[in-house]
Amino acid sequence: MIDKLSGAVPMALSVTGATKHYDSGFTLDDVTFDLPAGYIMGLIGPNGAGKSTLIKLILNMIHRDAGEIQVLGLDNLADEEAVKQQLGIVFDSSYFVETWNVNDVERVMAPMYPAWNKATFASYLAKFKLDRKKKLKEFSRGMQMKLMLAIALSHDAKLLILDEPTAGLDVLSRDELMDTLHAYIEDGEHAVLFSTHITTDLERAADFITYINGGRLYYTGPKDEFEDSFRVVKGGPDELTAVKDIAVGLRRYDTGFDALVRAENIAGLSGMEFTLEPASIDDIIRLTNTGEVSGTKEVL
Ligand SMILES: Nc1ncnc2c1ncn2[C@@H]1O[C@H](COP(=O)(O)OP(=O)(O)OP(=O)(O)O)[C@@H](O)[C@H]1O
Repeated sequence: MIDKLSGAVPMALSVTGATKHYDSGFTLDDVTFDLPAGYIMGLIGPNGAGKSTLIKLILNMIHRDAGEIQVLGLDNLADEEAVKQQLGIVFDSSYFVETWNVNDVERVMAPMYPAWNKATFASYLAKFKLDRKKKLKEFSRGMQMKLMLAIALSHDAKLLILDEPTAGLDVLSRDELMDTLHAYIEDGEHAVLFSTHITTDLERAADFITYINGGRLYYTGPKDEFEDSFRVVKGGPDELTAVKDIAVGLRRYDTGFDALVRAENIAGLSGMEFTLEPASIDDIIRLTNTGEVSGTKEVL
């Protein structure tokens, strides 16, 4: 909802300078981004980039070394209890005792949320075709994810955070999930942050993208601008020299190369015999992770 006095869209999530060092040597380094209410943001990056670490920091599941995180204007540490009421959380696997059935889950979860709505929960169980009496160990991975989603949507959470929710889902369930997320943000008061490796989900659902690479923020902003910022340049081995200096990502083959080039630098290639193609999200992730170009860790 737009603030009528200021005209500003309220922030569902503001992450400023979030930093976490692990003893393993990995550092999530100074990550900053905003997610306005009414939008869906995809959190992307290769394996080990720091996506789950960032989500755990937002949920205050791990101690942060620096930075500030606000959920709907509330500090996620100082106002932790209030923040938890506003958050709906879906992980890639269930965190419940596997001998429980859905009724047991509701009995445990409902008292944790003053805004728990039995009727809403019942309607999601029906929508997702989840049998209340079945033990969770008899649920498939997709059914467990849907149960967590039903819980997350039944206590009036304003910000939904999903860690790889579509990983174990078939194409029908993925579509159903994306439709559910769209319906959830439609009133402009809710927002979704979801991490994924499945870029078709992003193409379909995400308004914004935050791309983390090696623990550092590479891009945050509108999805369309992300793709429009780059082009893929293809050429033969002899043409590589002309492209190398402006490439922000590069993959070589025996027969030539694919280079990722910022759109504003394309003019420098005019008059040469290259193939220029639009860059997809997959192209950008693939080509910024070959380790061939030193500039791949720059923030746009
Ligand atoms: N508790 C921990 N202690 C030490 N290192 C950790 C810990 N948890 C994660 N790491 C390391 O931090 C890095 C980032 O891990 P993280 O799980 O955040 O990545 P991710 O982007 O979610 O990866 P994936 O796509 O594979 O799920 C990895 O190198 C991982 O090994």
